[in-house]
Amino acid sequence: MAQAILSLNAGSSSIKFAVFKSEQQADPVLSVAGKVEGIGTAPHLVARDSRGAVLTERRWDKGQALTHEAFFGDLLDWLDEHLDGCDLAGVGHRIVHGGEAYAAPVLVTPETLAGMEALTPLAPLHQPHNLAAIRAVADVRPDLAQVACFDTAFHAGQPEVARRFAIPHELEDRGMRRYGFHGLSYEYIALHLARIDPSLAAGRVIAAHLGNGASLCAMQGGRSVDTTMSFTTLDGLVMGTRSGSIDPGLILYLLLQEGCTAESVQRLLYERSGLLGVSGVSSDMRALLESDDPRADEAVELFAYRFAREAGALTSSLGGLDGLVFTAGIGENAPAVRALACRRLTWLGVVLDDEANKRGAALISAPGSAVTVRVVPTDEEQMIARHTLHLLSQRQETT
Ligand SMILES: Nc1ncnc2c1ncn2[C@@H]1O[C@H](COP(=O)(O)OP(=O)(O)O)[C@@H](O)[C@H]1O
Ligand SMILES: CC(=O)OP(=O)(O)O
Ligand SMILES: [Mg+2]
Repeated sequence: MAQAILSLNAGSSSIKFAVFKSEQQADPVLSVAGKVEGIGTAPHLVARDSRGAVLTERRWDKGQALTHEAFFGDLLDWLDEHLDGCDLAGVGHRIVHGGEAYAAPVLVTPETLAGMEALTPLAPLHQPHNLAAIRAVADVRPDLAQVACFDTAFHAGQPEVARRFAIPHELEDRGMRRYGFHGLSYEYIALHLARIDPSLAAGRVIAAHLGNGASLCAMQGGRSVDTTMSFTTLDGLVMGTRSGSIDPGLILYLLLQEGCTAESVQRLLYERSGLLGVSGVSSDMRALLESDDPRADEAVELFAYRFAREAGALTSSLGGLDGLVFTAGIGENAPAVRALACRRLTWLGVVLDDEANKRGAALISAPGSAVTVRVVPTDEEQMIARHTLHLLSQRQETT
């Protein structure tokens, strides 16, 4: 009988889910995909079948609480009716931080859950929601196998020099090092690129995951060699509400001279900075592109400037650049931002085909461009399903 896997990508205000079916050893095939947005405000759920047709849609009234527990209970009941007799073999989760302990997916047990819990301070916007999803599923279906897939894992093989901060060794021995995130997305991009453009995949590529969180990953032959996020999801690019790289001296100044509390600095850097902080308008790129407020333009310019600056740094880590791949909400859907970002990389030989870029084609560089530029829609849920199936099948073999 075909097996089904539920992939969960639980964020602060949204939960993405997808069900994949798998026949023996074959790649998992999407069966249902959905998203709940506005948890905590006015929740809205849409689920579609593999062809994009709406299967169910539901809105909750403003103020009508939708807890993770209630949502997952309802979701699993609803899925039972939509699995066409398939057996739900397990649930796979995107867990943002795996720290030093988890460089590969693991089965959720009380011990591994406690290990993930300990990493919450390093990903305060994500880890609590990721773990709430695990607990909610365990409450309603305690016998269902759950697998944790880590955003940090893809970067675990980076050269040592890319993983170090210039701080004393004893701090590094306590786990204070560069980890990197968006790894499930980058792993998907690397595998997809190997299928559609193997010679490019074998070369030096920067993948740009530009969503609400944003980062770049330098890949050589499909492996991560450097990335812009590091110990936490704050480092690197300008993001929706996160600052990206800033001088650590600024944090000391806020704490020591301005009398700010550590908690208020944490809120400032994670929730009140980035596109939202600079524009004063929104954290949402679409809203900024539509706005005629000059500060919205300033935020978009800064986003593109810092993109190019970090891309220059990663080009140095790679010793040159053959390809650039855009992905995630902004990377896949905002040609104006791709154009601004690429214009700043003209010195590297990046030349866009403007018409292909506007159209959102898969290949958007001009024929003479020294760097091949592509747009690849990411699929973190597919990657979660593959890892989950793999781990569960290994487990079956050993029992
Ligand atoms: N058509 C579009 N034009 C510009 N920006 C877009 C468009 N569609 C989505 N985005 C932007 O993508 C970002 C969200 O990306 P997404 O990858 O969905 O985020 P996350 O998964 O991290 O919540 C938002 O800034 C949103 O405005
Ligand atoms: C790691 C991270 O920043 O994730 P997201 O883009 O989903 O916020
Ligand atoms: Mg995301």
